[in-house]
Amino acid sequence: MAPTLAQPFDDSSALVDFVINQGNGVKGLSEMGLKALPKQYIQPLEERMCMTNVQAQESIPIIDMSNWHSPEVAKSICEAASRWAEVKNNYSKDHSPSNNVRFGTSFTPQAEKALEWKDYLSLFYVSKEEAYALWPTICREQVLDFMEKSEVVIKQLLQVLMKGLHVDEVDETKQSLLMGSMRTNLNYYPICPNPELTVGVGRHSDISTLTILLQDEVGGLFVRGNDGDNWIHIPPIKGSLVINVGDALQIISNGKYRSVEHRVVANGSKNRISVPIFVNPRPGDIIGPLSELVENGEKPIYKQILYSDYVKHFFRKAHDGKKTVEFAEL
Ligand SMILES: O=C(O)CCC(=O)C(=O)O
Ligand SMILES: [Fe+2]
Repeated sequence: MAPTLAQPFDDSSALVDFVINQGNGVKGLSEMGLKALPKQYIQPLEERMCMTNVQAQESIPIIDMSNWHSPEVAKSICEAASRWAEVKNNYSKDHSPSNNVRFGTSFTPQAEKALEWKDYLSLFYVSKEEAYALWPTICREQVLDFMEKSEVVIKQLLQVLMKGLHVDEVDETKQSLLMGSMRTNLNYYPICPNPELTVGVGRHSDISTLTILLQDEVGGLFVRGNDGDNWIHIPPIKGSLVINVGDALQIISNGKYRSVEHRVVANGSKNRISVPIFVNPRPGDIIGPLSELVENGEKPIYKQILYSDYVKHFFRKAHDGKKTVEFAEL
């Protein structure tokens, strides 16, 4: 039987008001010491993680990128990620002075049947100048440092991936298309009562070209295995980053590279922090299969679309696995 409704929020609008409007997030709920998960977070059975579908033997490739020295960056970014909570109320949807900085909770609460157990601060980046003008000082330096250090890896990865498509030169236009803007999220998953009834993040693929993700030592991220039915845990490895292919790269590569479906479970005993950098085209870019591929006689399977339209489509609906990319199909 589902647990009974947590007492302070038997009225749904009171919960929405506390978590979303007042900006307390799930952190606020968690710190109240609730004994049971509020019903708004109870996910339908098919969206909860079923441990019988976890492939214990399977793991993802681990690549040694020896010249990336990260332990200190990792430590300071995780610390910054835990401190942003102090300033979050200034950056909720109604209060944020700029669209570049947004505090939020769940994913798209207005479109979701069940909420997700996650708070985040999201920082949009096109230039250092803009970041200095708009980002909160409490985590600005650490996030910029993390992004700057990651940029080396991002450029290398994109270069190799383009070579794999027989695109040998990544000129400025191409580089801007692949990594012209970035978004760094500071994700916080507080301790959850009844974690098995909800999710940290529901099944989705990212809409980036690549996502570079730093996670703390708690764990809980799963990716869908190649057989389609099973989920593989991505164990935290000290000094490592998780790299995901996102939908934009799937579209640009005309389906050669495939975005990875992933999800995060909630945790009943530990708070978790993760820091993804979503490497994106710019909102005003038109994305579609690269002209080099089409000129080689390949049939395009995706249309040319405005990246900001793709982003809007993603955020208009609840998480729904790999469905988002169908929006770009021809
Ligand atoms: O927390 C994680 O490990 C992943 C988060 C995620 O998938 C996202 O923010 O898109
Ligand atoms: Fe993601």
